[in-house]
Amino acid sequence: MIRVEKLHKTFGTGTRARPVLHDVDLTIAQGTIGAVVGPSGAGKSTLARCVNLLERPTSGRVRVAGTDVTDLPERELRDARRAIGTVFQSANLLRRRTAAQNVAMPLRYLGVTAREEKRRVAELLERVGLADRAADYPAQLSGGQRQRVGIARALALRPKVLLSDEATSGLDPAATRSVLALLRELTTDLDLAILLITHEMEVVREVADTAALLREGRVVESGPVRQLVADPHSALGNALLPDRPVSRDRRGLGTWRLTYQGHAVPTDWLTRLGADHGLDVHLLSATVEEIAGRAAGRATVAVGHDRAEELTAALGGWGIHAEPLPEPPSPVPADEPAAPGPASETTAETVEEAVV
Ligand SMILES: Nc1ncnc2c1ncn2[C@@H]1O[C@H](COP(=O)(O)OP(=O)(O)OP(=O)(O)O)[C@@H](O)[C@H]1O
Repeated sequence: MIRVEKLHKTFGTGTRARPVLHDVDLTIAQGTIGAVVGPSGAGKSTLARCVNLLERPTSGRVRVAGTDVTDLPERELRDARRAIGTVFQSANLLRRRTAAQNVAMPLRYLGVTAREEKRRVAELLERVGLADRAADYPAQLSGGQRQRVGIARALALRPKVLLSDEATSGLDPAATRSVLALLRELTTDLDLAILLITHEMEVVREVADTAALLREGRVVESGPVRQLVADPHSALGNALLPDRPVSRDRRGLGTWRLTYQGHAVPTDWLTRLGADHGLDVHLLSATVEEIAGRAAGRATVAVGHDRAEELTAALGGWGIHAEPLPEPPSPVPADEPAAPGPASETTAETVEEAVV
């Protein structure tokens, strides 16, 4: 388990003091992946560095795999670091060493026998699907393969916790998917707790169990990804499952934002609204994704004001949450400046920009 409690981190002192993390709480259980997202400069890497003990917190506590590592003396810190594997954006492999030699590096420091080292390296490369590339140098591997070697190296000391700092940034979509699938598999098979730092919402959607949004050094939102996407008011949920309604003249119609998550919702709900309930539904936007093994959806629809009750009753019966959206401002003559829309009509774009 990774447990961060009331973590504060300030760089520098006196007039040069620069507070970067404020009162951060975060828990990632064994066998789960917890993502931390946020805009550039929010403090994500600093948080990761406090967890892998490269930075000392100014105050607060950090527990890793059952050990309170906050105040460990330097010598014990080295042992504690072994329980934490780290994977970076560019894998940081040594160019002049083969894949096998790179994976063997951490074992060298432990002084394991040559035979044991060979056995363990072969096992690790097999684990990440690169048994046949042991003798290749990093330049002979693809970005995704290099990242797999980095993961194998991070696992060499059998850590209980893995930190992944933008490990899939710069990889193409197929390589990203395969690295994420590997992380998912490792989480379950090795019962790891993974702290995943990323600015990519697809990555969170694809693999994370929980997510926390860090903004200016504070966790402003956090929770299970499943719950976040089902919450119509969650900025993180909106960024994970963006819903961008097309702008249409909707006079005479009420506009509704729909949110759902789970098996109970029939995939043909829109057809059924028409066929079974006789509702004339205008679909203004819809996003459906599989999140945590279940369908999650967001949609914006418009129906006649007089049919609002039937709409919400039908949707409610399937477990779809429906919330009315404010009326769009009435059309203004061309020579008058348009009034700004209501504050609550934040678009998915503005939310996503604010999040990542
Ligand atoms: N050693 C340091 N000394 C002083 N300030 C630092 C130090 N390390 C980081 N910072 C500052 O802390 C803030 C957070 O940086 P951090 O790298 O943690 O952000 P981030 O969310 O990971 O950003 P990015 O997504 O761009 O990598 C930044 O303003 C940065 O300048």
